Amino acid sequence: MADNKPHILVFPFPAQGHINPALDFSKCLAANGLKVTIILTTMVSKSAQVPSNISISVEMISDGSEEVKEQESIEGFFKRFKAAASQNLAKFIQERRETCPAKVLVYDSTMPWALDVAHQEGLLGASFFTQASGVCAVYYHLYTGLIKFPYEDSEVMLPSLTPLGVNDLPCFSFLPDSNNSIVKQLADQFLNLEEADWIFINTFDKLEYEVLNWITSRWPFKTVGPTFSLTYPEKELTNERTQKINLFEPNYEESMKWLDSREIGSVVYVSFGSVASLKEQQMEELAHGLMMSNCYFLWVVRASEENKLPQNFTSMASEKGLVLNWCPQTDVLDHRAVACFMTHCGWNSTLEALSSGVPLIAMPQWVDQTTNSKLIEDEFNVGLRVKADENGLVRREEIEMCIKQVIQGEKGKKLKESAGKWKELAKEAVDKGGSSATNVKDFVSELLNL
Ligand SMILES: O=c1ccn([C@@H]2O[C@H](COP(=O)(O)OP(=O)(O)O[C@H]3O[C@H](CO)[C@@H](O)[C@H](O)[C@H]3O)[C@@H](O)[C@H]2O)c(=O)[nH]1
Repeated sequence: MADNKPHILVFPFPAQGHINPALDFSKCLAANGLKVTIILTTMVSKSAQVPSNISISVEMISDGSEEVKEQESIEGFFKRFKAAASQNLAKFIQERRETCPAKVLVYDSTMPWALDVAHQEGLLGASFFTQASGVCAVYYHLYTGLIKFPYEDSEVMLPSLTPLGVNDLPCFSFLPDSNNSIVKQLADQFLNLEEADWIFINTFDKLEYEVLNWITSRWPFKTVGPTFSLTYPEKELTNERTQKINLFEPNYEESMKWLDSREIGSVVYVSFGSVASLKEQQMEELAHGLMMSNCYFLWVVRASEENKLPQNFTSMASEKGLVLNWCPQTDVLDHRAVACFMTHCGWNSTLEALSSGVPLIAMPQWVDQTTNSKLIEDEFNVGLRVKADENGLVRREEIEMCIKQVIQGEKGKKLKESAGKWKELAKEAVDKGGSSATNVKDFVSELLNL
């Protein structure tokens, strides 16, 4: 009967923070009776480790990266990526028209041109947003020109959002000018959104209640998050939940063994996700701050960042800390030894921490992370944001103080309580009858009846 299942193509932007929620959403769709194919592009073909035993297919199309011989500008990258990937996406759909036709393309909202390809090829299109609704609302105001980058006011009041200071708005300060292609790329998520047949977002209703009300009064956004904990209806698929398409090799054994030997609530987990790159001096301050806190720590430092660690740090810190290149983050956050998460505030990391009831120390780096850190501190009340000095450096004393406050202080107890509340509400959203679970179910029913 498998051949009769409606076939859905899922096309994430090829980066870990976009692939993870797209894969989780895909697994849930497959578990609900759809045939799902994820399409990756060749820029991740060397690093992507695709599990063999999952119920979805994973295919690769060219994004032209094989032809790139010289360093590209960001603008050049987006241009080349769009030109090659849109052409090859169309070809991919055409080639399967006879044997395995697809009905819908779920595409990452940062690639609005994929909707045009879907419609041209006779498919329906669903935009999939991987960032917070609050951040999407800010991007919309950048799109309409209500706010401009570089930001002109010290504080902005936007509909349904708490007042945002310059440091709370999405950060592009590493960019040379206001016409930068990353700002444009993010604002352009709204370019043809009106034409999308569905719009999904990886958040949940109670977490961002007001801004979701505002957004849904304009577009039919459906919450489907936290995607990684979406409930599967079929028991035999529960093993699949932990399967990921990793672009980095996680060290499962070592991280779990090390955490197992630590006491309950004694470890700071530190990670800055798959893209952020700290300056060497910042790495040094962080290394010292962790040591000064005297707490145990598990610090993920990607292989490409390792050379910024102070000399001999790993061996010097071995009594207190474990430094790994990548870990199974959701398992780590669920471990009883983990007391708090020092994070760059990527949206997946934020949702994963909330779902595990773990308080946060927010150390945002760029794009949405600054706004997420504002939400974490002032809206969700689950964390503290570190303060940087006048040179933008977060000093070791500040890091030490924040860790101590969250792990030992009264403030920490309140944050933990609040995180526990979000854990319950996140679970409620994805459990049977919950808002996110219902939105997924309704989507599947629509497709089964097409
Ligand atoms: O050792 C690690 C570290 C991370 N992760 C996973 O990697 C993902 C990281 O995602 P995220 O926290 O969102 O960070 P980025 O990788 O930085 O994600 C990019 O994409 C996100 C979604 O659009 C944005 O919110 C971020 O700012 C952007 O940098 C999460 O699912 C983590 O569980 C691991 O499995 N092991």
